[in-house]
Amino acid sequence: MAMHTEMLYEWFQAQGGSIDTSSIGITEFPLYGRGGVALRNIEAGQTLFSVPRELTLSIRTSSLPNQLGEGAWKQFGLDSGWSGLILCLMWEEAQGDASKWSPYLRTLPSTFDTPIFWDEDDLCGLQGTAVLNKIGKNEAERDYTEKVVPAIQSRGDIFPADAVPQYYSLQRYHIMGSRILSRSFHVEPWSSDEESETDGVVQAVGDSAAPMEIDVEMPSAESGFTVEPGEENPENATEEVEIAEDEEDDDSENPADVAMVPMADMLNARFGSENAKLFYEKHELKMVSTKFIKAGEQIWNTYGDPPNSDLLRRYGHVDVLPLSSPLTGEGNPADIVEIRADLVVDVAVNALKNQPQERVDWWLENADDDTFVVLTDCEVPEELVSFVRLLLFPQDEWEKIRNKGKLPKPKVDIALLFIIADVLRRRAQDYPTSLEDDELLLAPGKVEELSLNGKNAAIVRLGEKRILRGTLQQVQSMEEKLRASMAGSKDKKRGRDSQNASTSVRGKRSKR
Ligand SMILES: C[S@@+](CC[C@H](N)C(=O)[O-])C[C@H]1O[C@@H](n2cnc3c(N)ncnc32)[C@H](O)[C@@H]1O
Repeated sequence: MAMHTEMLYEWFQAQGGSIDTSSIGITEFPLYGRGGVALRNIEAGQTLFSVPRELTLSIRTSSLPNQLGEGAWKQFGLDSGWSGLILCLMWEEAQGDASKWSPYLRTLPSTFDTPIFWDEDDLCGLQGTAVLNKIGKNEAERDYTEKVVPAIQSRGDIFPADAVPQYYSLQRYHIMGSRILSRSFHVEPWSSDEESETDGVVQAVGDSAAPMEIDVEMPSAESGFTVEPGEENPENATEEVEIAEDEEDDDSENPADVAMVPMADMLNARFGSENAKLFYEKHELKMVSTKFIKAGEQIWNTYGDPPNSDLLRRYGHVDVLPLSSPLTGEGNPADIVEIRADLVVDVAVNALKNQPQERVDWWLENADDDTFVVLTDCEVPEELVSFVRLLLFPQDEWEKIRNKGKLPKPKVDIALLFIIADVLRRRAQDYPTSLEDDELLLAPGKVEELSLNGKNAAIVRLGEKRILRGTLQQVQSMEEKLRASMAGSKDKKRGRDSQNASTSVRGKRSKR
């Protein structure tokens, strides 16, 4: 491992990469694998290393797409999704030392803790979580069979038959896919045309189609490296590079923007810990410290602080930190629970005097999503309240809403809270174990008996269940308050009115 890292350094610098070896080292961290370490105090705004654009590995820089030809590339469907980039990685690896990226490829892992490699027993532990339906193993295997295999078979000159078992097997396909999933970045091409039309605010090309927002948060520049919106010299203008979202999250992502970035992918990330970030310029990408980093501390990139379900699925690890109110204990503050609209309909159906299908169809057309997302603040999502109201409305109210084309306001009443509490209880039954079971499994003295997969699955489940419990508690306290306001009313009229009492749900729109 150490030898590979040393060779990586040599290769990186020989290829025009530059690294401040007095500031950053690569070392092995017991819980995180290899990672960057500060070798001395580092001020915010310092460039730790720079990667020439031509050293990134993508379908823009690999010569395979040209060799296969643009027509064939499209004909085999390699221009959509990740199959094209995966084939490039396989092909570059098959070239051995003739590939420019050979020393880099040798540093990449070939085993992963991600659920795509889990056996059935381990996968059962993920039942009910936001992981299971998103693993995408079948879709990947379909791409391999329908796109990659025909491309390989069409050109024995580029993909010699005797190299197929070693370099182009389904297993290698999964390994390359996992390398991309856990290590790639979203890197857009530089366009000087666009920046000149933006009032001096530097914008990434195709910004609107980017899978994640590119903000203009920049490191404070205490040591010479200035990155500011309104940069005057486009040669020095800089944009932030996002670690790639997976393909299914955004169909509009251009697969050519997904790139492996040597050296940058050596940095680990942990919720809320980011102290360095990748920015891009015309000719190179720069890893820049975004905070003061003390000598000896780990240099953390950011993976966008996803929930543990996504961390496990994409990277094979989970984050466990102290949680804040209303939750207690430890977990990932970015955790979420997903509640499908069809579960809500199932639960609400007994209370309905109407056939919900027409309203459900209208909702799906007019609202964002068929899934409601609850965060660790345990607030009932406004969209969930709005959806249940829509289902419960008497016919005339429903017709009004439909004619106006506006979603119902997120106001709660006792009947609605009753349904939401039931939804939360039903959702908790989707898991193979109870919250108490998982707390016991993860208790000191017991947790050591779990396999790594078993432990990670239990952490994901427990994080989601704590949110469900916290949200149920919030719903119950809202219900108590509403009942108290009803009981407290003295005159009969006020009592009658409060039967219909309603209150607005506070909080933000939930974000996926
Ligand atoms: C971009 S790579 C970082 C370099 C990696 N540690 C290595 O040895 O090559 C991402 C991988 O690092 C590990 N990793 C990153 N952040 C971690 C964390 N907070 N906890 C545990 N493992 C982490 C995971 O295995 C993840 O798939």
